[in-house]
This record gives sequence, C-alpha cells and structure tokens, in this order.
Amino acid sequence: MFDLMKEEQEVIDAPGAGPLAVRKGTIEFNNVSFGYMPERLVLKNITFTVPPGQTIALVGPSGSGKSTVIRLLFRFYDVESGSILVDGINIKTVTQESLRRSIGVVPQDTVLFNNTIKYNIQYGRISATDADVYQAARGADIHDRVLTFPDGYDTQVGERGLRLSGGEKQRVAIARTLLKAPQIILLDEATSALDTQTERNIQDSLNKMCANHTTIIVAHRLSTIIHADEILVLKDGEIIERGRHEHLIGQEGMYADMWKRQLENRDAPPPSLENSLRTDS
Ligand SMILES: Nc1ncnc2c1ncn2[C@@H]1O[C@H](COP(=O)(O)OP(=O)(O)OP(=O)(O)O)[C@@H](O)[C@H]1O
Repeated sequence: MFDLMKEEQEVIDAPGAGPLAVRKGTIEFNNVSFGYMPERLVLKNITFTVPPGQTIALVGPSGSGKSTVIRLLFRFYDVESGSILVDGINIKTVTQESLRRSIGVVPQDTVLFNNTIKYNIQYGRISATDADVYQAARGADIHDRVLTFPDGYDTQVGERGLRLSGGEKQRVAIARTLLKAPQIILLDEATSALDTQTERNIQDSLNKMCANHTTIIVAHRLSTIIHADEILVLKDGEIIERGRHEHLIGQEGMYADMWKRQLENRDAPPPSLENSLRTDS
C-alpha cells in the first residue's frame, strides 16, 4: 500500500509555482492515465469528482491501482495524460509543499517517533497547545487510554518505549489529522484485523474526523464504506463499476461478489471456536 514517507522525489515544482489555497476541497480527476513505466499504464482514463465534504471509496483487487490514485493526488508523480484539479486548480501548477499541507493522511501503519505520546500527537500541528492535543486525543478516542500509561502524556512510545497496538497507532494518526485540520483527508484502511469493539471505536472516530472533509478512502472492509457518497471499483487500472453501495449490490457485478465473500467470511465461525467444538465432541 502507499507509504508516503518512503516515496522518492520524482517531480519538481513548475517555475513560478504559487501556493495552493484550498477553500472548499473539491477533487477532480479528468481522464487521468498513468504508468510507472511508459510501456505499461496502471491507470487508464480515470475520471471522478469528489465534491466538498463528500467521501469517495476506492476498492478493487490488489494491484488494481488504488494507491496509485492517492500517490498522484499527492503528486509523487505527474500524470501521463489528463489532469488532477483541487478547487479547480491543476495541481501541476502549485507548490508540492502547499498541496501536501492541505491534505491529511491516515496511513495503514503509523510511524511513531521515539518520543512522548504527546509529541507524537502534536506532530500534526507543532504549534498546538496542550489543550488542543488533549481535545484531538479525545476526538480520536485515545485520551482515556493515554491517561492509563505510566507517565500519561509524557510516556515514551515507539521502538524504545511503550509499544502501541495497531488500533492505538491508528488513533494517534487520527488525532494528528484532527490537529492538522486539513480540508482533504486520505485514508488508507488497515488490512490487519482488529477486534470488533476496537474496529467500531475506530470507525466512530474516523466518521467524526471525515465529516465535512473531502475524503478518499482506500477500503478493504466494505462494511466501512456503506455510507460513502460514491464507490469506485477498480480493476487493472480502470473503473469497472461505480455508485453507492445499494446500487452496486443491485448490479450483481464484482462489488456484489466482494460483498458476498466478505459476509461469508464474517459469518464463518472463528477457527478457534471450530477447534474447540471439535475437541469437545
Ligand atoms: N513504484 C512502482 N514502480 C513500478 N510499478 C509499480 C510501482 N508501484 C506500483 N506499481 C504497479 O502499479 C500497479 C498498481 O499498484 P497500486 O499500488 O496502485 O495497487 P493497489 O490497488 O493499491 O494494490 P494493493 O491493494 O495491493 O495495495 C501494480 O501492478 C503495481 O505492481
């Protein structure tokens, strides 16, 4: 999946590029085609619009191009043909720094600094006050948890400190994003399984965070995108189905198949339960 910190610099600012001032946060992809290598396009004629405050979800098999859409919006690469606009401005014409400043990212796996939990949250906006940090932590549903750490907000975390669980790390990312308060949010849903209660809590925090922000979600669990304003189903770099959840279920295509498969997996008893039943009988 996309690891934005590790991407190398491929594009440079255009001469005289000015800063992007995001007002509403409309995102438009117009006939975007792109390949990492000229002979192989991984996105073909992708067109979609995310109106201000709405949520679009990208789903599809591994390698279908979901993360590439995100990387292009972050402008790690320039499109081969077509254009990407934010509030009507072609992102090629603005500074990358200003573009990335306007976008908050909640990655699958959040990198923690070997520092205090407070620093790790405050990283979203270094100038934030303690009160802002606590408020963001509350919004991300991690404040009460932090208070149980040995030194509260001053507890060292990361490799050399307290290790946080996957769900806790994701909540740190949500808190950072709440502090940054960007108009646009990119969310890379974790593939790793979380227990049902943790998942529900995180989902609540995510919903709160994304409300009134233009959001693109790379989704793995379809249950989290039932309310998305539009779902794009990608296959081999093309949008093969699009629409809201109910519409796609009615189409009985790839999305409906994926949905059925996820329901079957959810209804199957967990392996441990199966084993214990077998032992008991
Ligand atoms: N840096 C790169 N150089 C060359 N090819 C790449 C690079 N990154 C991705 N690709 C290729 O581009 C295609 C789309 O990859 P992408 O990461 O966008 O897929 P994805 O849908 O996000 O997959 P996943 O769900 O597995 O993360 C794949 O065929 C992949 O092999």
